[in-house]
Parts: sequence; C-alpha cells; structure tokens
Amino acid sequence: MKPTFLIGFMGSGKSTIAKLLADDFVDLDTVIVEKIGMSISDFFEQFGEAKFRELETETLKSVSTTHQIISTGGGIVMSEENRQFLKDADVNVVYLEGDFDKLYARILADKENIRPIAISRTREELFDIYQHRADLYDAVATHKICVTDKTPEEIVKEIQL
Ligand SMILES: Nc1ncnc2c1ncn2[C@@H]1O[C@H](COP(=O)(O)OP(=O)(O)OP(=O)(O)O)[C@@H](O)[C@H]1O
Ligand SMILES: O=C(O)C1=C[C@@H](O)[C@@H](O)[C@H](O)C1
Ligand SMILES: [Mg+2]
Repeated sequence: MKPTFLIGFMGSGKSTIAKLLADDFVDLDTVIVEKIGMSISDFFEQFGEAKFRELETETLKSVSTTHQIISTGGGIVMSEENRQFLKDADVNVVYLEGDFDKLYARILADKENIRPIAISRTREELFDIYQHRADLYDAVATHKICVTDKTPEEIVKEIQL
C-alpha cells in the first residue's frame, strides 16, 4: 500500500488520527521536537519561524516514505518545495478539513501543545491564514475528508474505506 500523508489545519486531528490508523506511523512535529530537544513553541521564540520551516522541509524529505502513515504539521503546505514533494511522491495525501471555529476552540483548549502560529494572533488573523491555506491543502490533496462533528473513530473508518 502507498504511504498516506495527513494534512490539514492545526487542530484538525492529524496526529490523533495517524496513531489510530496504523502502528507504523510517524508524526513530523514529534520528529522535529526530538531533533531540537525543545518544544516547537520554544524553538519559534529562540530561532524564529523560518528556521522551523527549514527543519520541517528537511524532516518531510528524510522520514516520510519509510512509514505507512505520516501526520504533518499544519503549515506543511506553506512551502512550494513541500507542496511539490507531496505532488511528485507516489503517495496518498488526505486532507482533514474542518470548520474553523471548531478547530480554533480545540487549538485554544489544547494546553499540552501550544501552537505559536495561533497564540500570537487574533481569531480574525488566524482565520485569514486558514482561508489562505485551504486552497493550498486542496492543491496537494488526493483525498479530502470533513472532520467536523465526527469522532476520531468515525474519521478513521472513512479513511479506510
Ligand atoms: N475528531 C475529533 N474530535 C474531538 N477532538 C479531537 C478530534 N481530533 C482531534 N481532537 C483533539 O483536538 C486536539 C488537536 O488534535 P491534534 O493534535 O491531533 O491536531 P493536529 O491536526 O495534529 O494539529 P497540529 O497541526 O497542530 O499538529 C487534541 O486535543 C485532540 O485530542
Ligand atoms: O500550522 C502551523 O503552522 C503549525 C502547526 C503545528 O503542527 C506545528 O508544525 C507548528 O506549531 C506550526
Ligand atoms: Mg499534529
């Protein structure tokens, strides 16, 4: 079976769903955190977003196709290089698409995982990013699943159909 990448906005459940889909999964944010030895939010503070994006691209290219399921970070589609990589690879790219306000509520509630992109912005600013990224997710996705008001188990079933 082809490897499957999960893409989508912060809070759409990429990391949650990846774990449920297969034992052989990898989460790119987790790999980056292991590499840098600090949280993503501390890394943003010390080194900035541009450095994080470099690491993200490097990690995407190095670990990806050796696993069955790969959950990406919400900003993976920001780079043309990453989008091209996903388009060229012989893989499934599943876009988990959800209602902005529901995802925003989850992001704010998820105290274990602080998203620097979200906490440094107002709801309106983040909504602009969500709208901009929606087109980019669409452009690389081979499949799209609506996650609004669905349990992780329901989403897993849909992906496996
Ligand atoms: N279908 C769902 N229903 C309810 N809660 C969910 C669902 N999917 C994920 N969550 C919760 O939403 C929060 C964010 O989920 P998760 O970390 O999997 O998102 P993500 O897409 O990986 O985000 P990021 O892009 O920041 O990595 C977590 O607290 C998770 O438990
Ligand atoms: O949407 C984003 O830009 C991000 C999402 C997270 O998964 C992390 O990759 C990081 O916090 C940036
Ligand atoms: Mg995640």
